[in-house]
Amino acid sequence: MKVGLFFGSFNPIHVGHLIIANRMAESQEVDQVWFVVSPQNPFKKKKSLAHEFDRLDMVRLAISDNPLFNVSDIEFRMPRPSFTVDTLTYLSEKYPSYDFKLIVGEDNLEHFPKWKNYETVLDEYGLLVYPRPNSNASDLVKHPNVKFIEAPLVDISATYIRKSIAEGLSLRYMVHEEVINYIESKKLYM
Ligand SMILES: Nc1ncnc2c1ncn2[C@@H]1O[C@H](COP(=O)(O)OP(=O)(O)OP(=O)(O)O)[C@@H](O)[C@H]1O
Ligand SMILES: O=C(O)c1ccc[n+]([C@@H]2O[C@H](COP(=O)([O-])O)[C@@H](O)[C@H]2O)c1
Repeated sequence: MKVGLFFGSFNPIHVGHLIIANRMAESQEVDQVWFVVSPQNPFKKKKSLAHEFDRLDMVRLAISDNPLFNVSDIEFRMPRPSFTVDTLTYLSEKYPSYDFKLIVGEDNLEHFPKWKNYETVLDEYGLLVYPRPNSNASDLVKHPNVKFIEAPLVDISATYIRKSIAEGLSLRYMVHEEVINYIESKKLYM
């Protein structure tokens, strides 16, 4: 089985993530998409990061009606910060018959050569890249294991969602309704 691993902080999960995952799942590249919630991105500050269990619960709520989507909390039980290559190694050993690929937004390409053992990630797994507005050019676009997926640009980020909450704006249509209810009931990002 071909599995697209969608790593992210998902702080919180938004419609951009869901559109990307859906495009990937209906492409010939993968049979399923697994959302891997990262407790701590090595490059990001912890400021305004919701608790990992809340981020995991929100992903669960947002994807529950899609049989091609799955969620993983594997990085909760691994050393911090969350280095993707280590998780890939663990998952490949646990599921030897699965073919894993990484799903990333185009913005991640620019800094990808700074990731731990990025060449291993590229050579052994490969990247499926979803176009993202305002991404900077990267030489990696020419790499044979980097494949761009034809898809619409979605100009929504978790940063924008958090900013909207702080400004008292509605999240309607940008975030799954059950996730909106979760954020409100737990008073996240306020
Ligand atoms: N609108 C989008 N278009 C393309 N890729 C996206 C989009 N939103 C998120 N991604 C990708 O999804 C993955 C997880 O992203 P993440 O959870 O950090 O969301 P984010 O919206 O970028 O968050 P933040 O604004 O807090 O940095 C990354 O690979 C990121 O590039
Ligand atoms: O492995 C690395 O060196 C590495 C460096 C930066 C980011 N990552 C991972 O990339 C994923 C995307 O991060 P984020 O916070 O933009 O959603 C997340 O799972 C991070 O742990 C991984």
